[in-house]
Amino acid sequence: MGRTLFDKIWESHVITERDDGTALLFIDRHLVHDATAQAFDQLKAEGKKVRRPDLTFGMADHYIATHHDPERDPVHDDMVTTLAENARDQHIMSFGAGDERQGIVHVAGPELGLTLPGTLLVCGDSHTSTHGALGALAFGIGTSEVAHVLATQTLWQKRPRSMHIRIDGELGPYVTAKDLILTIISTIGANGGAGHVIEYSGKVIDELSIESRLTLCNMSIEAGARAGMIAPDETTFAYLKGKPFAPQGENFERAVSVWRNLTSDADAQHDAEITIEARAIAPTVTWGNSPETALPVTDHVPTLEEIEVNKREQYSATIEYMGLEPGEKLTSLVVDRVFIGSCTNSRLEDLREAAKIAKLGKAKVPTVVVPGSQQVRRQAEQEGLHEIFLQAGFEWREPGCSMCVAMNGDSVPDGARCASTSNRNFAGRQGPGSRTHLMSPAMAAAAAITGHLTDVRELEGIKC
Ligand SMILES: CC(C)[C@H](C(=O)O)[C@@H](O)C(=O)O
Ligand code: SF4
Repeated sequence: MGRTLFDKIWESHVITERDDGTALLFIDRHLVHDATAQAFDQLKAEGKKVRRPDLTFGMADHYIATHHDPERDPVHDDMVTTLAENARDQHIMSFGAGDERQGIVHVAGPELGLTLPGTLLVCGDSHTSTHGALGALAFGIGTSEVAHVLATQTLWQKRPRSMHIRIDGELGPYVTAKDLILTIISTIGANGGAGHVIEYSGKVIDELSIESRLTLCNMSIEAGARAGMIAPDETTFAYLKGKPFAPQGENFERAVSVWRNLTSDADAQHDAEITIEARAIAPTVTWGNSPETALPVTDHVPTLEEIEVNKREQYSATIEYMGLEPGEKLTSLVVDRVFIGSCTNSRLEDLREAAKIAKLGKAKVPTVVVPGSQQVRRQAEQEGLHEIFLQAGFEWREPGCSMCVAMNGDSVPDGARCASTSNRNFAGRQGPGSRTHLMSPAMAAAAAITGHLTDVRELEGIKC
């Protein structure tokens, strides 16, 4: 029987297996960020050294400042400094404050070529699933696992099952990878991918840019999946060519000839098969405190009767927390803040989409744009995108996780409603009492200039 893409990468990394099927895997790349300090403490406490500093890379993102804030808690800078110190002590290459390669680990990693097809990549961060967009097997691990990988460059894992999601048709105007993944999550549920690695394929995927594929794989974890992945193709190879940490020259051509075999065989069997029709997807927003509460923006806040019976218990708490009226139109929701950023949607393509909309008006509410990396920031500035944002009254910041998780102090005030391009809308995610609605960059920019959730396709001056 044929093998899936996942089978091929998994099997080529197994060092040994226990009787219960748990495997010891070799890790090709280990990315660590500034919220991983405890793992280094654990390593030190055990008197160990990083086993393969050459395969370990540090990135300051969660705690890094995105602007000058006189009230900023110095503890945040300490976290950034601690990563730099741990990296220096352990001889790890690390991209910290002031480094032109710094960025959110899931944005800067791929753009530096640290993520390569066929590799097994881990990071102490749930959104490591992002890197699967380049045909890698990539998943998030916990703190003690980070310490294990630091010490041994290996990891014990139970073999996940495989799920295949085929996306047929094509995406309509202003329907993006973000709308697609939100729709997938609302279709299969926030637990629908549990215990599985999802492989995405189909015409829509073939036509997606790498940036959009990164967005799609990024949120696989919000469907409960262990990882998301896409078989590498010509788009992938073109993206990787010339990246600083990718193979160079003849080695690149040799690598591509190996990478071409990284597809699921025609007769490979997945444990689950799902098909999604892209034509039916509209620009999508979430209304509740789980990404699975995604609906077309043309829809309304569900009434209790419209909620699945097993999810009704949570419903009134969510409605209260989010300050919603059952049945009200989603486009009537007035926003107080807009955040364009995060490892889901802070790449150049995302900023270009947001800028197209920003050109059409002026921000009605405080709007922050946080590029995903220094490289994205530089490219955006070369194209003049920052000027478009500034003219529209949006703030233009330095790269980092920022308001996605509010760990660096950038937060949404208590009770404020935020249109956000990030990936999690949990209660308190963007700050205590914050109310998050997830959406694409163009949709967030549309909310910024109208002051309420808006169907970007209906904005004046838009051609669909
Ligand atoms: C802080 C970090 C460990 C966390 C994660 O694992 O994802 C964060 O990045 C998040 O998005 O919630
Ligand atoms: S941008 Fe948000 S989701 Fe991504 S790694 Fe940072 S905190 Fe996590």
